[in-house]
Amino acid sequence: MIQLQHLTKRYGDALAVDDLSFNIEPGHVTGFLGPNGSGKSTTMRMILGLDAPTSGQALINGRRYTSISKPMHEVGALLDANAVHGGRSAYNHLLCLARTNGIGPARVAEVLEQVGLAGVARRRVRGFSLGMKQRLGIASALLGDPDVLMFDEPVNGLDPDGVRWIRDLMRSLAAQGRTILLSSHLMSEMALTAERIVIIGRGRLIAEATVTELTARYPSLEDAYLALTAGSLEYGAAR
Ligand SMILES: Nc1ncnc2c1ncn2[C@@H]1O[C@H](COP(=O)(O)OP(=O)(O)OP(=O)(O)O)[C@@H](O)[C@H]1O
Repeated sequence: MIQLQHLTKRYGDALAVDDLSFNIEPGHVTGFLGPNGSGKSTTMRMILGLDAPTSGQALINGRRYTSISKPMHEVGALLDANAVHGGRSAYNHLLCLARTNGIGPARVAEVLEQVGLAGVARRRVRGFSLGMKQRLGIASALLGDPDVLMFDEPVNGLDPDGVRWIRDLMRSLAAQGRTILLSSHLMSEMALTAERIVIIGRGRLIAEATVTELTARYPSLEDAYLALTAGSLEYGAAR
């Protein structure tokens, strides 16, 4: 489970995350939605200890990320598929990560197989397409077989087969009782993948509901999202 308790992040005068409190429960895919700049990535970075909260806290299974000794066994995340060393092979990239958490090469081979990159495991990441890098990022999140998984825009750059694969993967990981937090701007895909939705705007909680509840009140998840975030858009093109 992920618990946010009055989580707040200020950058200078700007409040990127403003007093967020909610729980992400195991056994579901929870979609994390919000307009550009609403604070989703900042929230995920704070959950992962990559950014320190200004106040409040984020807990993973009751503990702060920084107090977990082998974090890859508790939480896995894909935040930025391009954040990889291009000169390394996919296999070596994963092996380096695995070693930091006492994970052996057999598990590296297993996750490469799981994400469909076994055939290119010895190729340098620099030559990978965005979709291949997304798959590699997902492999690194899965390495420690964690209960809690977070994915920031994982379907970017994936072909239709990859999009379907991600959807099935997310749902099967949740069905195994894991906690899955998934951010995406693709509403139709989110409606097919997630059961629960958290919407934020300007760093604040706007709505927490199931997809079923939202689509009962609005014609579609996209309509629900657009109506609920209408007052929270920071960057909207003129129409
Ligand atoms: N390191 C930083 N320094 C200053 N401001 C930052 C920093 N990181 C994020 N911000 C600001 O915090 C706000 C929230 O950004 P964040 O990237 O978390 O939003 P997001 O919801 O993930 O957006 P997107 O959907 O565009 O990816 C933005 O206004 C952004 O400019």
